[in-house]
Amino acid sequence: MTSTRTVRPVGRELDAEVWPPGSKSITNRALLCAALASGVSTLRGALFADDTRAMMGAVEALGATVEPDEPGRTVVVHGGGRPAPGAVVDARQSGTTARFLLPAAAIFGSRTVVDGSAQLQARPFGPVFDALRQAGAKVEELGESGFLPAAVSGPLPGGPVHVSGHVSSQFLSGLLMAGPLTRDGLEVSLTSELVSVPYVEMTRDVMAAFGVRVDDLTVRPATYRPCAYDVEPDASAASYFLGAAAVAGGRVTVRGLGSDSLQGDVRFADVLEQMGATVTRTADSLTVTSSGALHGVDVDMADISDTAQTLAAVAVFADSPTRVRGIGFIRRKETDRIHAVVTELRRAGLQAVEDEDGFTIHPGPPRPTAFHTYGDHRMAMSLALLGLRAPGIEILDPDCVAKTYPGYFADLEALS
Ligand SMILES: O=C(O)C1=C[C@@H](OP(=O)(O)O)[C@@H](O)[C@H](O)C1
Ligand SMILES: C=C(OP(=O)(O)O)C(=O)O
Repeated sequence: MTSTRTVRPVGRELDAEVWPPGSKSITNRALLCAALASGVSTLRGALFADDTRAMMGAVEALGATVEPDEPGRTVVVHGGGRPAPGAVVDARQSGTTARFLLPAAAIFGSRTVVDGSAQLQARPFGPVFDALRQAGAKVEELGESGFLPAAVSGPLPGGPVHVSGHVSSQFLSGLLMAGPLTRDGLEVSLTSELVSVPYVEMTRDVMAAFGVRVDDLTVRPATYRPCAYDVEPDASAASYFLGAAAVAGGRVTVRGLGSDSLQGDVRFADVLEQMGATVTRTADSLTVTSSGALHGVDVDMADISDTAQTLAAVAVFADSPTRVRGIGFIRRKETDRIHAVVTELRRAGLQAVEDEDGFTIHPGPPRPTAFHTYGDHRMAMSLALLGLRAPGIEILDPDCVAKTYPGYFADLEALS
């Protein structure tokens, strides 16, 4: 039988402070840069979840030694090793792990196989395969063309490469991180408009912390320097708690995420502000205060698409419809997120419309519903917000949150 989790409405206004777990995206970049640096790096405040365990395993396959200390939220990485012949990487469900690992594995002279869960095998990889071939690597597509599993063999001479930007920014980030260790460096050009732009900025920032500079989209041959790195709390995870203040009313402060965060998803707070919530930003915190009275918005979320489902949940309680645009590419994430969120809100009796590049949510009272989650952690975490205000909300397969936030439901309950 599928497990379920019931979310109980909060009986009064929220007044809470949270420190979400470390950023998945920063943890996975820092793990890879640390593995490519000769010497010992320490990541403090790292995320411990399925996606980052996948990256820890992946960098071990590349020859790094990883010492995780989960209670201390610290990972020590001994970098600078080489993959053993016949190395195999299991990226599990993690897009970042697989898409960052393929270029990194191609640096070395040996053959590395990269595979993942059935869910990851259904997601696109063609752009990184093409780019790696342009840079001189051998790529074997071991399953369906354009998908995992694949084997890469280097070394990687580098030079000019073209890659698309409209499917995922992760292809570009992966190439940039491998760039310094290619023979000639990499000069990347985009063949289509880039989505999820702030993640590429984040890539540059993490690379810079490990001593490597990216000029525009060009990386010259260079060496990564080991370092002590402090990982920020996860801004996508924070969106659920900020959304909770908007839905239930009251105040929620997220600590550790400030105005100069590396993560674009902190801008989810701007959307809540547009809806009528009050947002207070300091150097190391974000606070949302709301009376629960919200207005619908029309927003392009191409830069912050991991928070689109959070907004869909919040939009249910506004006084006018919300239209989200610019996110057609989220149909190729853990599930078709546009279709999934619209299907589930309709299951709750709400009017929700699927558009090619987004969705429109009409507000209304959700009826008691057991929500399907499609193996997508963000479906589970977002739809749970409805239960903070509406009775009878259940989340099916709640454990799918383990991909990025194993303790999510405990932290959500602790809000009230
Ligand atoms: O680079 C990253 O860390 C990520 C980039 C985004 O993916 P896309 O670039 O595929 O949109 C985001 O959705 C994902 O959760 C993490
Ligand atoms: C899309 C996501 O992850 P990834 O692409 O890294 O699997 C996500 O965390 O929402």
